[in-house]
Amino acid sequence: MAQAPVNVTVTGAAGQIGYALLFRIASGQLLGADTPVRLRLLEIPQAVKAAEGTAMELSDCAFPLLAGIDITDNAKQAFDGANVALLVGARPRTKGMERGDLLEANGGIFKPQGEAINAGAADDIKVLVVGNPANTNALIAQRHAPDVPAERFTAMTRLDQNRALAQLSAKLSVPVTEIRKMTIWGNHSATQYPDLFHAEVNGRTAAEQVEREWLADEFIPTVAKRGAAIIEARGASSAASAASAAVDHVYDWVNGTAEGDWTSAGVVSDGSYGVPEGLISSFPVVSKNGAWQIVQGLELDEFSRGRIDASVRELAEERDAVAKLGLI
Ligand SMILES: NC(=O)c1ccc[n+]([C@@H]2O[C@H](COP(=O)([O-])OP(=O)(O)OC[C@H]3O[C@@H](n4cnc5c(N)ncnc54)[C@H](O)[C@@H]3O)[C@@H](O)[C@H]2O)c1
Ligand SMILES: O=C(O)C[C@H](O)C(=O)O
Repeated sequence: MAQAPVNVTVTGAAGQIGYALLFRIASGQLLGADTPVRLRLLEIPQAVKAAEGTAMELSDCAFPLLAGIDITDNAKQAFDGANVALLVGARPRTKGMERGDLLEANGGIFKPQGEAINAGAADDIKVLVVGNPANTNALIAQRHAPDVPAERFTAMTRLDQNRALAQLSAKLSVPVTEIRKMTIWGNHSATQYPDLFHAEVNGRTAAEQVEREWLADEFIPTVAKRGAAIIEARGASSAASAASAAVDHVYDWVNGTAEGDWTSAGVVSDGSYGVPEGLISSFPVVSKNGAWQIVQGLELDEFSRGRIDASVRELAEERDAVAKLGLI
């Protein structure tokens, strides 16, 4: 019997990430080459027409796996029966802003969306928040979906991980495929900590293979500030690379991470590595049977500890700020 289509809801479907993402989902790259998808596109009323235009193009691709497209400005309809939800719709920052500056502007979007997910999503719903500030927006949505297991809400730090892979691959002149166990810890912000002490290149620790100055003064700031560098260069925030990272995140979540490797994702902390329980923070994770597990038992030296603590402090401040705004 042919497999029933998986319902994939994408918010902000008419935006720039949406445009880069939808065609990859419809082509089978999000879930796998044998899985049909039904797209549910959520937009604000003013952008529904533009989403309809994108849907026309999606139809015109005649993707064999695309079982249908629904477009709505109603969150309840968009998430009804959703198996996978990609929460992209939110305002991007512009030059000179930090992602945290978007808390007030965007936080309000995620409360009703969390409620709508709680009300109608499928039992196996998996949520990835891309809209910034992603970790705290994921926290807001999660807090408003009390009937959904908290671990189904995740925030995207896969783009940071991919950026870290690209920087290290260029530095060591090795293909990205020879790098394993790249971790991003903390917030998807300038305080994030891309960790080379647990990453491996050809089976040896990456940190041993680069100068300490490069690691501290070039690698970490380049990865952490890459979003701002893209905005500076492109005049708009990253879109195709963000869409690609979202595809990577969901693909691994659904299909499992490779044996002997791990990936990074913002997941609800269970207190691991001293990150306060409940915060949505990036950790090294593996996916097994459709569920993320935080990799345990990594030793953290003082350098790593200090950087993780700084990013986690920022997450706690963001949580307190949205609590003050009445969003959680
Ligand atoms: N986590 C990451 O790594 C990462 C990477 C890149 C961008 N982002 C973030 O993703 C978000 C989207 O970026 P973009 O470049 O596509 O922006 P964009 O402005 O091009 O598109 C955003 C879209 O969201 C829609 N939208 C706004 N409010 C909505 C709501 N309540 N429901 C549904 N749709 C809504 C808008 O109408 C617009 O079409 C931004 O917040 C950006 O900062 C995150
Ligand atoms: O940096 C931004 O504001 C957009 C996005 O989060 C990115 O990392 O590219």
